[in-house]
Amino acid sequence: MEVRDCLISAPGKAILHGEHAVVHGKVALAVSLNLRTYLQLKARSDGKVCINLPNIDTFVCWELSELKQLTSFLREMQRLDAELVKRLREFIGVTNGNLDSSTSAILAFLYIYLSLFGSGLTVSVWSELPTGAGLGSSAAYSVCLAAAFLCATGNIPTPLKEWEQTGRWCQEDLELINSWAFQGEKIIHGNPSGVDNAVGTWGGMLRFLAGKIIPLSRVPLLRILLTNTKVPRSTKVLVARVKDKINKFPSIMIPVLDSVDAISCTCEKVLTEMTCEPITGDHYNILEELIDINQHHLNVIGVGHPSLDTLCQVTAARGLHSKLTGAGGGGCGITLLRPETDSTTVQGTMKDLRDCGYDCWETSIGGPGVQQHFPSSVKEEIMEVLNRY
Ligand SMILES: Nc1ncnc2c1ncn2[C@@H]1O[C@H](COP(=O)(O)OP(=O)(O)OP(=O)(O)O)[C@@H](O)[C@H]1O
Ligand SMILES: C[C@@](O)(CCO)CC(=O)[O-]
Ligand SMILES: [Mg+2]
Repeated sequence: MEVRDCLISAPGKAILHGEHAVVHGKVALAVSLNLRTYLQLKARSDGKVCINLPNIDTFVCWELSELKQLTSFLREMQRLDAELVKRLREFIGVTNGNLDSSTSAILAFLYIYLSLFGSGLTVSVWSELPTGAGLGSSAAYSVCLAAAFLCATGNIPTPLKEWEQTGRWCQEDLELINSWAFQGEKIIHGNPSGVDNAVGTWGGMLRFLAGKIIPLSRVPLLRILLTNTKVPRSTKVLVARVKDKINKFPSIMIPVLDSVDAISCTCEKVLTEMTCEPITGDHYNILEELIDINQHHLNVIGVGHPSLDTLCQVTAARGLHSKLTGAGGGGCGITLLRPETDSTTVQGTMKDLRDCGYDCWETSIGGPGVQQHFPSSVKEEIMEVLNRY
């Protein structure tokens, strides 16, 4: 098999509304961020398969011959199920159900690599996203893996043109990338809805409902503050906890999920109105109220955290409205800034949040989905990390 070296990136995401409810068939609104994960794949001919994941301090090399036994098992099994994950776990020597970052990332790599690839390589990944903080780092990682293996093996073409620094794939190729990225998410998350990998693949703002992805082509420019409480959490654990709660109290929890669905739909309607009529304070008042209501719902379904309560209180003291984003339980929150929010308020809020020990920054949203790059189009410091191994 002829293998092409390649350099890929995919964005992280913020969920405006619908996290958790989307796993249970409700609408979510999500948007890509300007923070990206970068992956470099280089073929090698010395019979080794190596991954370097410096964000999570994980560096592993296997002999190609060791991996061959797994390839035949995987081809026999065909689909991703508990038995296959168990076998992959045995191979890497983690049989105790451990869910740590390294184990999840290695399992996702192995599954997609063995399914699509099969020869020697080095894969190095570096992300601008905090890992495990609610900004879709697992999806950006899975999207990069899927695109790199599909592109390096010629399953999808290289979209790079000599006169362009970056290339994007056509709809059909993006669908293939997205479907493999979803498999990676299944390994890392257990029961993902697919919204995160869809944003990592297509970028922009999306409405997501039961696997159906509708890009919102006209959206107003929103100013958003992102705050990372730095409280670690696992999406897999939180998603499983919500499921248990729904099973325990269906008649109480299902109406909450329905209400979140209505929040996402109302938010989408307001955002659409904001693109076709003059934006007024009323639009922002509604967006703020929706944020407050949803944050209460997320607490009800059990994915809040004292650090997120503090975030909401600190921003409320400045007249701003916040909610958690992603799986919750710590991690990140979003704060909506109004057009008239002045820089003194923004700077003051950011200082208050940093004084709580949080990271905080104003972000731009709606960046491009998965891309292939010429190395010269990627920031030098990122290339330096990728080329270090
Ligand atoms: N840059 C990376 N390098 C290697 N593995 C990564 C990287 N980014 C994410 N991962 C994998 O994804 C896991 C984090 O996934 P998780 O779904 O818990 O958080 P998230 O995707 O950041 O947040 P959310 O799903 O709420 O948006 C890490 O523990 C690791 O296994
Ligand atoms: C919590 C969740 O809804 C969003 C995580 O970013 C999980 C999912 O949709 O897969
Ligand atoms: Mg994730």
